Amino acid sequence: MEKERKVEDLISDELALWRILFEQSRDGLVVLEMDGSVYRANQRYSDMLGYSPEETAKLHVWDWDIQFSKEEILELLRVVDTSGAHIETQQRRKDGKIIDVELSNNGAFYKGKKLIFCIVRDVTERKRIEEKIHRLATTDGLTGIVNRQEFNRILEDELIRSSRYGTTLSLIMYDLDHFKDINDHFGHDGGDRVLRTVVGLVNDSIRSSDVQARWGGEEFMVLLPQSGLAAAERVADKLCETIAQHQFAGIGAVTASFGVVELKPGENSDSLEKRVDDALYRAKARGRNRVESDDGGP
Ligand SMILES: Nc1nc2c(ncn2[C@@H]2O[C@H](COP(=O)(O)OP(=O)(O)OP(=O)(O)O)[C@@H](O)[C@H]2O)c(=O)[nH]1
Repeated sequence: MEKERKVEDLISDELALWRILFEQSRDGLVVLEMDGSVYRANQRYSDMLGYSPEETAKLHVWDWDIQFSKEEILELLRVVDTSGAHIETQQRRKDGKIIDVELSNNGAFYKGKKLIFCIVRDVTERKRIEEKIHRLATTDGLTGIVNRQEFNRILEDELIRSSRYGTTLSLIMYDLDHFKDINDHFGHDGGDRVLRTVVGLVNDSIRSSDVQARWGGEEFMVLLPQSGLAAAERVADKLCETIAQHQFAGIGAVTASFGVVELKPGENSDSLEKRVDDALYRAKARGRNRVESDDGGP
């Protein structure tokens, strides 16, 4: 009798321990049936989804998961085994809000049937911060376009693509004319307004596959994937004209000078950037408000 009592105490202690672990976990814990219904969920999981525990108990995975179809979810449940699976997905809360989650799933046999044990971590806030850091690291704060570092990364990717598929690309570099005078006459804020407006005018004139970047100060690059020199010259001519014809509020007319080059076979980014810079320098030397190109010849 005494021995039986001890065993019962031990079992009830053990149960209490697991209950604490289940209910007080900072992660959502949900146990699923193979048909996608909820076998058990802890309070934290219900809170994450914004349902009451009673409501959560009546849900199926496809009521909250927005990344996978019902068929895909049933297949995922089928293939999860004891070695586990980690996935990132998104879930819809009762109030419609979408949250990012990391899932750690394990299949195990319990009372003669397979159940899926899931640990669910809400990573929405972490993702938001990561995206903000990425945005700050890759874009120019004044104009919102990509910065020099990110542009160089994109250019390297495009050079690889060009050599792999045998396609060409062109580069336009432009620089506002006598920008120092604009700052001197209209203040730094006036200059900043001009920079933002010019970037907007250029963005409105190029394709969504083209990439405009702030190279530094009042210098900008435009990358035109899969475009040859003739097409890039036409774009630069149009941009030159568009800027020159625009009336900048409270400032008047502003012009820019342009350099244009097309990639030579086997050329690297340093050489391409040097050639476009030289072409821009020629446009400045030959009177500004004009386009000069380098056809890649000797
Ligand atoms: N408002 C503003 N001015 C900037 C910014 N970055 C650089 N500048 C200014 O841009 C001006 C560039 O002057 P310069 O390099 O002499 O060139 P420029 O006056 O445009 O003359 P050219 O290029 O030869 O036509 C400097 O006065 C810089 O202070 C910026 O973010 N905002």
